[in-house]
Amino acid sequence: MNEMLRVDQLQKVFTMHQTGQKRIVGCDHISFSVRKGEFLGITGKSGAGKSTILKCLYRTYLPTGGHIFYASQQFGAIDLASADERKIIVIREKEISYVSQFLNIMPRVTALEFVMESLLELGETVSSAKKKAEEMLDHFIIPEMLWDTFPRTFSGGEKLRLNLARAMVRQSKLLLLDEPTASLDQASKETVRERINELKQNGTTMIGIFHDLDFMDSVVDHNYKLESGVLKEV
Ligand SMILES: Nc1ncnc2c1ncn2[C@@H]1O[C@H](COP(=O)(O)OP(=O)(O)OP(=O)(O)O)[C@@H](O)[C@H]1O
Repeated sequence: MNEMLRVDQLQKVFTMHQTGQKRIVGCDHISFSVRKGEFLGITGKSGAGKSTILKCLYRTYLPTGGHIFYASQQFGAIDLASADERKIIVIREKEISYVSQFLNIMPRVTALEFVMESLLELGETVSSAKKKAEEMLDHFIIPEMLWDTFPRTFSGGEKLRLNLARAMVRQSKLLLLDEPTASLDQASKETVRERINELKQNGTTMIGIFHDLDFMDSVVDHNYKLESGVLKEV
């Protein structure tokens, strides 16, 4: 079967302590599975809970219910919903990458260093990491004059492309993409599509959230829609 990930009755409820313990349901009763090398796309209205699902998989959010069974290379079968934080940190360093729409800016880290870090974490040499990072920045059309500058001042599209370069420069086991084409022009979208196809050919499993349905249809194997809290294959 070669199952990479199986999500079973995932739930995330936010408790708002400032407003009398008010509860907001991010997602509930979410179940699906993905096989190795497959790309699963998720669409749905704004606020439906798509990013919450992805953040639970990456454990930015700690789920309040359910299981996320993941076939880890380091640890074997593991439930990401309850795994201890140290294992999650290792899995993030070595196996699972996440592209958000927003750049997590590190002070005094240049664009080139930001992408190189992703490879250095995997144990690559500095010279090999530098070469691959430069190729990836070039692939995502980030002008060379920006490579040694700090990304704080980058445009929205440049920040997203830099995030993509950092996550896609490595061959992750699982790649999570939160609207990877938002704010990108057609030429940049093409570079994302090319890299997705390369990663897929080499066995990376992917889960992506999309508002751009044409783009999604061109890259995914399965298309799920999150509607009224229910996730269904289309
Ligand atoms: N950290 C949080 N604290 C409280 N509520 C949250 C938090 N994160 C998300 N929510 C709520 O959970 C619900 C789902 O949000 P989520 O961001 O997952 O939606 P989405 O489908 O990704 O939307 P969009 O397409 O606009 O990005 C929303 O009602 C949102 O307000």
